[in-house]
Amino acid sequence: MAKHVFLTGPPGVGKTTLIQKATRALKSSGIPIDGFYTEEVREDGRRTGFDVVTLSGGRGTLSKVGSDSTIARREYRVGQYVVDLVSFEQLVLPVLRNVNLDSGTGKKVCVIDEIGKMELFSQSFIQAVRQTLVGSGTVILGTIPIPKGKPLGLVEEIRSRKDVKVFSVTKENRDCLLEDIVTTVQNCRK
Ligand SMILES: Nc1ncnc2c1ncn2[C@@H]1O[C@H](COP(=O)(O)OP(=O)(O)OP(=O)(O)O)[C@@H](O)[C@H]1O
Repeated sequence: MAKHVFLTGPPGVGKTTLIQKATRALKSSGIPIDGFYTEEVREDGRRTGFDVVTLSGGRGTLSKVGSDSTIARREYRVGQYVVDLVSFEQLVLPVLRNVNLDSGTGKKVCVIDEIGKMELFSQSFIQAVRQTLVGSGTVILGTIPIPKGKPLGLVEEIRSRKDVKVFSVTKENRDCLLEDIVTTVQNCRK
């Protein structure tokens, strides 16, 4: 029996869009849901970084292109992007902490979009996700990248868990998966 649901698939295939649709459907059926999405930031048509956006409307930087002097830890780099761990953790860790608090309303759903290279620089994030995975009060609805290059520890762990249902999103199936995803999340709460 699945306890958590993850979507995987190539970049740009529509994982975030599907998670947003599922979030709306789950919310409208009264299910408590929180978490965050990762969103591209574009300036003059060019991608300049990624923001994290919480379901409750908070926004912070995940990464920015180049060598922004306001980002102290230069070593956290993925390609041309420098990860702002301070900003990421400030926004995301309280959300994960809060979602794991028992509010007596039954299992909550926590959107974690995504668990990728950039996010995995944060040991506190890894710890918080692990805690949520093994805990019994929260269902994760998350995204993980398809395996490529060096294995990403936590992502491999998630894939190998027996209590995780992974949906592989493709251009061909992305318009047919919503109902199945929503039903699986609802069943995870039982
Ligand atoms: N079902 C769909 N039909 C048409 N366009 C779609 C569909 N789903 C997503 N898109 C478009 O594809 C683009 C990428 O979508 P989205 O951000 O959801 O993908 P993603 O898999 O989350 O990407 P990334 O891996 O970069 O986070 C967006 O412009 C979105 O509007």
